[in-house]
Amino acid sequence: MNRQDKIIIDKLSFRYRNRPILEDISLCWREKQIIAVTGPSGTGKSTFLSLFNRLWEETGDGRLTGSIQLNLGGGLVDIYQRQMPLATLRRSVGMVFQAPNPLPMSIYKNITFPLMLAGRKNGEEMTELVERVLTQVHLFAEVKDRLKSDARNLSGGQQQRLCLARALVLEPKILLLDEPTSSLDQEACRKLEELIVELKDQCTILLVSHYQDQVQRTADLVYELADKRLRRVG
Ligand SMILES: Nc1ncnc2c1ncn2[C@@H]1O[C@H](COP(=O)(O)OP(=O)(O)OP(=O)(O)O)[C@@H](O)[C@H]1O
Repeated sequence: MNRQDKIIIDKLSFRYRNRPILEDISLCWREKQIIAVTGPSGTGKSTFLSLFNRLWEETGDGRLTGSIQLNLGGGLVDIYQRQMPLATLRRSVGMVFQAPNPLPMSIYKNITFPLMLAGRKNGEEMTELVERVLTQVHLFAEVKDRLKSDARNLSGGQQQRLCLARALVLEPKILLLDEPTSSLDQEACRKLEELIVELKDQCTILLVSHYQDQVQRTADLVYELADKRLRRVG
């Protein structure tokens, strides 16, 4: 394995104020696999995910030591180095949350919005990309006649696939999935699981899930987060 094809976590510790959440975690993962994190509620699984796109910096009074190195296209970089632009990081590290969170705009614009933010404005290219990612998440056939309608009118499962498409349109290197199926019914849940497995050809997936059966069906590596440590359990 090439050193560039890895994710390297080195002596990572994290605390909110005086409360340690993660302690001295060192791991090295190959890219393009599904890595699941399970564990009891409140142990820090969502926090762990938020270290990869530095989302915790927006919300909490946290403190991190150690490093996370990712290959964002030009070789391994420490994402906490000072010169790392957050916008670059967040374009390469996509995220889908527990509850679907479509933007209050049309289905089409939900996909093009991140592209516009990234400075891509070519209309024809956009239309092709919209069709491509919606097809990839198996949603295009269901919505192709109403791309201009409000995304919030889609069903929960459709909204979650749309959110996944919105993350995928920027071709992320890493996808963070935080309990992505917990608000879905069984059928929508299985569809999304199949999709997650398909996506590992394209990017590395960090999946937080408390569904043991889901983790068994989808993940290549399984960790349990307990007592501030990640322990490999599968
Ligand atoms: N912004 C924050 N500021 C301070 N403490 C926080 C913040 N976010 C989370 N915490 C605390 O950190 C701990 C870990 O929370 P986190 O949400 O990461 O756990 P989790 O394992 O994902 O939980 P669950 O399975 O219930 O979603 C919790 O005790 C929580 O109260």
